[in-house]
Amino acid sequence: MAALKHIVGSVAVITIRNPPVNALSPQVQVSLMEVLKDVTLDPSVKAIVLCGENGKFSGGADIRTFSKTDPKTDIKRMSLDDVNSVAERSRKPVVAAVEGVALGGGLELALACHYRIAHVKARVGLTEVLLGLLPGAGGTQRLPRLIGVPAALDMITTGKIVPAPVAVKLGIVDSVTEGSAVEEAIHLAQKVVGQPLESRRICSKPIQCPPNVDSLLNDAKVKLKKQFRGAESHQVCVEAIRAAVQLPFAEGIVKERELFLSLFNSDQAKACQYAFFAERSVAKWTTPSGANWKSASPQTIRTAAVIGLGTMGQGIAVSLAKAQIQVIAVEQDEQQLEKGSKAVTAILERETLKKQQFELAHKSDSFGSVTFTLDFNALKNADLVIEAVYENMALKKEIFQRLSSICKPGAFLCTNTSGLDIDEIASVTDRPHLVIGTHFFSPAHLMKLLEVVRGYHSSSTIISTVMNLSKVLNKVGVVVDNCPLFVGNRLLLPYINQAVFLLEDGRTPEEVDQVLEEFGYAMGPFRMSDLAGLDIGWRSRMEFGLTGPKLLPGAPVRQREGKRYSPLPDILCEEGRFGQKSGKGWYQYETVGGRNAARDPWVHNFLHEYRRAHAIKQKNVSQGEILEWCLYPLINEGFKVLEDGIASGPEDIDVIYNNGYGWPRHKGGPMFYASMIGLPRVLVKLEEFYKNNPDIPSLKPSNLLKALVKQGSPPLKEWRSQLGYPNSRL
Ligand SMILES: CCCCCCC[C@H](O)CC(=O)SCCNC(=O)CCNC(=O)[C@H](O)C(C)(C)COP(=O)([O-])OP(=O)([O-])OC[C@H]1O[C@@H](n2cnc3c(N)ncnc32)[C@H](O)[C@@H]1OP(=O)([O-])[O-]
Ligand SMILES: NC(=O)c1ccc[n+]([C@@H]2O[C@H](COP(=O)([O-])OP(=O)(O)OC[C@H]3O[C@@H](n4cnc5c(N)ncnc54)[C@H](O)[C@@H]3O)[C@@H](O)[C@H]2O)c1
Repeated sequence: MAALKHIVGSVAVITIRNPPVNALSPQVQVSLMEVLKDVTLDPSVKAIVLCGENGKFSGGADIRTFSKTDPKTDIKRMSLDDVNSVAERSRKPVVAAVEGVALGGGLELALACHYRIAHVKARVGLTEVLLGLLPGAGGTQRLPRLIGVPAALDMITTGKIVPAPVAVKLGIVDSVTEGSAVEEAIHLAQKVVGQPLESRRICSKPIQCPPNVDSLLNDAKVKLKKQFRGAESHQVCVEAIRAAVQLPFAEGIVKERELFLSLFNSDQAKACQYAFFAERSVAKWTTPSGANWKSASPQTIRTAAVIGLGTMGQGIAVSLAKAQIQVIAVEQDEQQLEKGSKAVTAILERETLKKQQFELAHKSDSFGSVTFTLDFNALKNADLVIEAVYENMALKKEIFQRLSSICKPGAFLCTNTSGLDIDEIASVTDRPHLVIGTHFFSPAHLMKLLEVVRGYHSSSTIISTVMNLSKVLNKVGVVVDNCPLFVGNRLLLPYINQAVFLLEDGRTPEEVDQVLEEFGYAMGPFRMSDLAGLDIGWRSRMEFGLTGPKLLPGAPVRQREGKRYSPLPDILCEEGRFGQKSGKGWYQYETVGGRNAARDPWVHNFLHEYRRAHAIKQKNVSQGEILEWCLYPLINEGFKVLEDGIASGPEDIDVIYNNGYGWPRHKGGPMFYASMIGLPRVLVKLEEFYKNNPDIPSLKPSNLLKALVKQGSPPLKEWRSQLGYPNSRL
């Protein structure tokens, strides 16, 4: 039985049981229905409590079963909605005891109960939109009736998960308890036996609409369209809420079902669900030597240090402090220390205020303290150190040598380098096995991705410690191998180069960005480069002798070692155009550090003159070709990364892109996208591009891509078996 019953006095306690998260699989739904009907008819039962086994109410419908569900027959035959309806219509009071999580269908079930008691640490949300769906078991009809349209709109269209104290404030749950929610629910159930239930049935509540509800919904659609470019589910969620506003409850449920089915089998829903499981699968890391997440034992980090309080160091310090880790922040320069400490303190103060507004400032949740210092000796007590100084190998080596002598034995030494050799950095220490790359993304306190770069000597303990830390920091850690630029930036390089070549060939930054933004990227390549800072790549190219003083005399302007090269980004930097930080880059900004990109006539004029000076003929390129020209080399590099064993599977690359590079989640990630459009299509286009541009090696199709096409393009979950790594779990 997936739903167990036991009787306490006159209260029947029904426990949902489907480990690990008590997902509401079709079997659980059938079982719940049977038990509910049974206790409803049992005259000795006067009230009912619904809870989940092992302190978790329910993680919602069982996503694992979706790919095997035929929406035309299976959902119509039996659905969670019927279970909810039986619970809500029951003449005996039904109380939900929410512990752990009540998400998606789990919360929808709780909303169908007459009362909801939550444990103070529980979390609730209608997260379906993140899976490319909408709440399909009455959530879009009940939540607006319970908490009002604006608050429900926010929760349903963003998939926001709120902690129990916030849920009480919003009116989603009736009360919270620090003790057992089940005990409390039994107590309440006994108390309310015999009391009228009509006012407790959300389906009977009139919907409270603000006077401007139509414009509220329309504005939400415009905002969501911009925020989640090209994603359908957010838009359809708004339509389901509109149905709640306009229709009686029963008709609203029918409309909700119709809209749910329109999303259920869509490519976008498949992509989002793939992304969900991919994130879980990368947590189960394994290395070619056989070390893996199961066998290694992570160590708890209580005190961590950050070296360098610039852009990245500040965000990393905030991230650590928010996770209640004591932080020591070390700088070289007094002014920068003051600037950095002010920035870190300001962010943490804002976060504290946010918490207090929601009365969440429980003692145990307070932030870790941050100590700011110029004294490197303060590092001697740190369990783990993250270096975030300038991207310069000599400087990083000098720092790691110092760390060797200062840090306690066993302290983990991490570098936030964007792409330098981890082994070379580790080689100057007394503990290469305790050195690893922790590649955070900017802004580090907000971005979800942590690329964990394994050096040749990195031990399984340091890998598992840092992967565990990523979870503590509420980030997604992905283990990759050490190679220049690692995985994310290695794929980014050909993408950016291709975009710049388009400028040489006659396109503008605005045109290229528009195509990639319509595809779903939060920002096109030029707006993104301006945000990240054009000087970062410039300094790295100077270090590699591609430009600047180390460039060999006589090198052709538009070629390096026989390969096509565009000096355009270098020239911009030489002009002091570093992007947002200098108020100008590929675009112009209202101020230094401004965020609003505007067309810059200087750039257009400069591009025109550049093409004229180099006698470059303008090429006519369609929007579709711009997209393929930029994305296929990125995907191709993904295949090369797999071939080289730098990432252990396509899911790892996709998780990196979804969480660190603004790839639209509803397109699953670059490798998933390739599998959806078809590998033969990608191969044919790359072959054509390479034939016409033999001086761009990143267009040369990878051997793995060719091999997969030769085998008839097997589905993505089978690609790993081509690589000699353990099979994907997806
Ligand atoms: C069919 C038609 C139905 C029509 C009615 C519609 C109903 C409804 O509107 C639709 C839904 O509810 S849509 C659903 C809406 N619900 C959501 O969007 C919630 C999605 N889930 C989450 O957000 C997180 O997993 C939790 C916060 C629940 C736990 O986080 P944590 O503690 O960090 O743990 P973790 O590592 O994340 O997961 C542990 C294991 O559980 C697994 N698993 C988890 N949820 C699952 C599910 N629903 N299912 C299956 N499996 C699920 C997960 O894969 C992993 O498995 P592994 O084999 O060990 O790798
Ligand atoms: N900026 C990004 O988007 C980004 C993203 C990922 C990784 N990274 C990497 O993170 C690192 C830091 O980048 P950033 O953008 O924060 O640089 P930044 O220039 O903003 O900050 C570097 C800081 O390091 C300090 N510093 C320099 N030498 C030091 C020393 N000997 N001891 C103590 N502090 C010292 C500087 O005073 C400065 O405050 C680099 O390796 C970079 O490649 C940057």
